[in-house]
Amino acid sequence: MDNDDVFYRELPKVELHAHLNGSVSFQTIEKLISRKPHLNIEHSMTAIGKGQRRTLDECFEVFKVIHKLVDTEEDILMVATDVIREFAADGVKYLELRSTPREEKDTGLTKKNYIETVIKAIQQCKNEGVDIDVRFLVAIDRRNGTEVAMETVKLAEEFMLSSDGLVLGLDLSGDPTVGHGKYLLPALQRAKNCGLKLSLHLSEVPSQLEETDLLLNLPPDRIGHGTFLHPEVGGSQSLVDKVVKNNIPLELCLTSNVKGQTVPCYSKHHFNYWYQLGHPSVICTDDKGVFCTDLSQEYQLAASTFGLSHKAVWKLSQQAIDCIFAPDDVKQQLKQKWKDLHLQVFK
Ligand SMILES: CC(C)=CCNc1ncnc2c1ncn2[C@@H]1O[C@H](COP(=O)(O)O)[C@@H](O)[C@H]1O
Ligand SMILES: [Zn+2]
Repeated sequence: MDNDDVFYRELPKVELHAHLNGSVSFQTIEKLISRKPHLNIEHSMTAIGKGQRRTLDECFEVFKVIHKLVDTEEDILMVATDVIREFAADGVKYLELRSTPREEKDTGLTKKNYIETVIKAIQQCKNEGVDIDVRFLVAIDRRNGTEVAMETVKLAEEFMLSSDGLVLGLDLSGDPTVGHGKYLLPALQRAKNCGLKLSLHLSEVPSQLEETDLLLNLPPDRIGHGTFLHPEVGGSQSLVDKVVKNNIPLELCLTSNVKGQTVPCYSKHHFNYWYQLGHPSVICTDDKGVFCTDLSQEYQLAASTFGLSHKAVWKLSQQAIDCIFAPDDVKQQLKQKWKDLHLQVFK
């Protein structure tokens, strides 16, 4: 590692947009494959390597393969503890992990077990003293429609009340070309009313203007991607105005968007648009396993592409603290941590 690599690794970081099953590392995939050799899955089917690009459809096929490998409580526990330890090793001090609770008839896995197991993994890492504060967002896969969305919200509500602050909110994700947000509005509204925080994938593809406009009225607490919000890429000034007026932070995932081809290259990433506006934008990984990246690398890419100094990068990671869903006392603790680490990082 050269000095620059060391800076990014040591930089304390906040990760707010990480899908559990998209974050599974090469090493963990190998362990899963050896548990299930009969599936004949090769590692090339679960990750998109350096320089490779895929269509969105192909990317979503990858998740199906990973879901086959991760279908028992035991798998989820291993995957979640590994992912948490890896983020910690990468210098992430606060992580909001998101995942879609799945029922697997063959193994007896229920959605409730699924969430319980992720919580168990978080607690296990805490007990081991892993230096990271982890929270959980329950995800709705948009393809599953109204009823499943409502059922998911009710589950998330239960866990919000019983998980000692570990379950904080809800994510809306899944293939953006499938389904329409209008059918999910009642569930999202209910979630909001009961105090669950909302992070919604919005405008990930160009055809979602109407849906985005509708869902922005909630308003969500954070936006995932927002790739096609601004007028220069076919969005509109009124969408931008809504985001700015409500001060809704964006979660931006450079490599994910480039490899998924919703953004043509790093230098055309919408990070620049929002950064120039001074709008709260948080660099995230999305799916560090699938896209073969980590958060240090994403910060480094943003900095080298858009000419950010180390000081500016520090400010960016520090400002992410204000965008977390955990309460104010956690924000204060993190800000203290950043202060304590400043000297070490800028030695
Ligand atoms: C295809 C592509 C470029 C991916 C990046 N953009 C994404 N957009 C929408 N939903 C996503 C994305 N990445 C992961 N997800 C969601 O996260 C799931 C995998 O994590 P999990 O099983 O929820 O733990 C996927 O099935 C999908 O529902
Ligand atoms: Zn995502």
